[in-house]
Amino acid sequence: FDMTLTPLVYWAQRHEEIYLRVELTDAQNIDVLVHENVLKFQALGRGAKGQHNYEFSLEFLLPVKTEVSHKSTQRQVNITVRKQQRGWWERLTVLERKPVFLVPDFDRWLDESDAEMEIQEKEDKKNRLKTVRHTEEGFFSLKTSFLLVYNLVQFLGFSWIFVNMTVRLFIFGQDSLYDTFHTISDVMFFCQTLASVEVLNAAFGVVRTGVIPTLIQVVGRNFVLFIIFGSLEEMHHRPVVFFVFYLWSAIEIFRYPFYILGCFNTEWKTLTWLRYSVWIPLYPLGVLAEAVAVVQSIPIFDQTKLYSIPLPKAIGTSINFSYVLHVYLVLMFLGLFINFRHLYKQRKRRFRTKKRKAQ
Ligand SMILES: CCCCCCCCCCCCC[C@@H](O)CC(=O)SCCNC(=O)CCNC(=O)[C@H](O)C(C)(C)COP(=O)(O)OP(=O)(O)OC[C@H]1O[C@@H](n2cnc3c(N)ncnc32)[C@H](O)[C@@H]1OP(=O)(O)O
Repeated sequence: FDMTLTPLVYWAQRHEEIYLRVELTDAQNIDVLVHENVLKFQALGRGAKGQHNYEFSLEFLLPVKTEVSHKSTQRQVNITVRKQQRGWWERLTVLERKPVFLVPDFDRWLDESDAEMEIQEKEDKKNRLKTVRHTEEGFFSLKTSFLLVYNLVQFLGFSWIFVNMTVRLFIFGQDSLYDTFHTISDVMFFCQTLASVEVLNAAFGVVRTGVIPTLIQVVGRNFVLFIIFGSLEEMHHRPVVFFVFYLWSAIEIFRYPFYILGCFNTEWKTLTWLRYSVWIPLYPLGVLAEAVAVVQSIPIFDQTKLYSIPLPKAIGTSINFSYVLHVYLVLMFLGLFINFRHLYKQRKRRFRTKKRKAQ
């Protein structure tokens, strides 16, 4: 026969809610209803008297909302009832005498002032989270604006260089190879000096890239630009300047617009492909052109003794800068190897993620 029993019910309150915990294991067919401030509960489960139908009802001290939420776990049924008006109740039920099956839930029990403190803490936590979010948003928009301006300036600079050199090549033919330095160097000095920012960006984590590849790139180019071309007038009219500048700018007219789109979280597939593919022929050619410039400059440094370190008279000679250049030539190919590997990894990472996203 089917006997209905009363389960053990634990309770606790907050200013806005009542929590009831019904001690029933594996409860099924749970029915919880609130009507005119009376909660009626019914379920089949394992309680103090074994597997049975259990039920109880409670008439609350003050008005409550009719929507009631409950959640059953393997060990109990948790019920939350919302008070009609925010406040602290002196007891749970209308009847002064507490029902025997109802006991305080000391796991959740708080007195009024502790409950106030709990609200305050929740409020503080919410405010702290809001402040952190605002600070982060501010930082990110500042970072994006900075990168946007930087990439835009570099894109304009290198585009000007590339277009100017191409137009001059078409108009003046071979002759244009001999005066590249005079027509282009100011803008190239500006762009390459500004490119030092990229080392700082990598070092301070502004962009997700390694410091060493960026340092090799920036130091490598600036060495050729400032030391080899900048300080030797004899190099200014050599065609090698054209090849070095043309190869440098040919990659940057794809790289910087790719970063600009990245600032808007967008991409254009063709541009992404060009950014991660054009370096494959350009990088070795660029290093080769730079190496030719260094080799051409060696006899000039030897002749002019520029940057040579004089030794004491007893030894009677000086250390020529060309020794440094010989070491630099070796470093160049080491740098080429490191950066080629880095760019290959970046390419693989980019296309692998893209493929995965597309699946
Ligand atoms: C220790 C010093 C020793 C010095 C020894 C000297 C040795 C000399 C060696 C000489 C070798 C240099 C030769 C060179 O000058 C020749 C040429 O340049 S020839 C022309 C061809 N060149 C190229 O193709 C290279 C172009 N340069 C580059 O690609 C970069 O400078 C490089 C550092 C090499 C690689 O770039 P990076 O690591 O940044 O790769 P990613 O573009 O994939 O970027 C990674 C993520 O960061 C985001 N990012 C990077 N920069 C920006 C930015 N400015 N704005 C916004 N976002 C940026 C990018 O979007 C990627 O993000 P995500 O992963 O989320 O997509």
